[in-house]
Amino acid sequence: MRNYYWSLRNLVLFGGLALVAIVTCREIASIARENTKNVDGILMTGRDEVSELKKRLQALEKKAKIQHPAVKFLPEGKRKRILVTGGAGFVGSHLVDKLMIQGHELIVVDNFFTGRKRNVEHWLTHENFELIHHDVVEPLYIEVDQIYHLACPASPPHYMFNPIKTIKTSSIGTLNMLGLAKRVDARLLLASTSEIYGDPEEHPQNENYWGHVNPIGPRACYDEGKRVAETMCYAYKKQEGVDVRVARIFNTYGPRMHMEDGRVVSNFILQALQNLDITIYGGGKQTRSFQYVDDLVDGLIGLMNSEITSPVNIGNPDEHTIEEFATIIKDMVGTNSKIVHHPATEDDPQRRKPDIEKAFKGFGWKPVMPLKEGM
Ligand SMILES: O=C(O)[C@H]1O[C@H](OP(=O)(O)OP(=O)(O)OC[C@H]2O[C@@H](n3ccc(=O)[nH]c3=O)[C@H](O)[C@@H]2O)[C@H](O)[C@@H](O)[C@@H]1O
Repeated sequence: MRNYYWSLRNLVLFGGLALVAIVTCREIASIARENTKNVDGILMTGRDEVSELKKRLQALEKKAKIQHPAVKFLPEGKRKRILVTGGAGFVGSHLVDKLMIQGHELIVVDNFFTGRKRNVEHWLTHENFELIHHDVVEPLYIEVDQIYHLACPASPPHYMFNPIKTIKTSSIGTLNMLGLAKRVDARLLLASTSEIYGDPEEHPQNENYWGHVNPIGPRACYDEGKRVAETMCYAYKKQEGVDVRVARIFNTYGPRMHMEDGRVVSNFILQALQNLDITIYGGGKQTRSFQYVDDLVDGLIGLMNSEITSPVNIGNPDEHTIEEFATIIKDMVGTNSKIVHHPATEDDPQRRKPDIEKAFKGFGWKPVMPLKEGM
């Protein structure tokens, strides 16, 4: 009897345990099923979100993708490594555009005093392009085949702003670039200026004219700076055999001129657009000959690749008085601006017109953009 009770008790105990085990297992299985469902759900949502993010990223990438202008492919032997100092400036950036499109590798050096990163931003991610924030008054150690040495403020208010710095840029800067040209056996083109003729007593100005410069006047930091830069080019050529080219650049205008450039073209256009007085400094009978920047760039590249080692004028001989020029701009803009006269600036050259026969005979260059079209 006692055994019978034991067996019954054990049976009830084991049965109960089995029942608890079955219920627990079913519970566990149901929780697991529920969890799997949840994990699947989370995974699905996650996947949707990731693919949504991917789509948005692709759309942003598409939007942000910088479209470089098309560049020509040049084989290794023809592709040059070219340094342009002042390459983020007004003239420099147009030169960079042209050389990049031709298929060369460009290194731009600029201290951004008057240059702007935005002038070359369309090249920043291009494999043939490199931008270096550097001041040419410090030496530079790179490997290049050609150097276009343009670095120097060119607008009178800019170069007079810090005359000592202007002198250092033209003298020490040019010395450094000639040193680099000598070390790596590169050809160097100096961007010189019509200002080396000063207030000329010969007209038009031919390259053989020695000029008429006030060595202690307010413009001297630029005029004499560029004159000594030319002198250094020929000293390096004679003593060290450096291959030099010297371009004497006359008045130039075009896109990317700084709004506060201070030169006559941008001043008059801005004044006319805002119906402000058009300010002629002095009597307005002084003359200038204006060339479009694309013409200048063609001239610089033509000279660099020519065999002419002596200085060459690059300018447009289409000469106008400043008064005529004010009227041309006033009429083109159709403004109500009045033409007013301010005192003349000191040592302002009274006549300027390039003789460009040498460039034409030497490498077939002449400007093609008429003034009204360029404006
Ligand atoms: O445009 C250039 O490429 C040249 O400009 C300047 O030479 P500059 O001829 O004195 O340039 P501007 O300041 O544009 O002056 C031209 C004439 O316009 C006059 N001007 C200028 C500005 C103005 O608001 N009103 C005005 O009558 C000046 O007095 C000057 O007679 C630079 O010094 C040169 O290196 C450079 O090559």
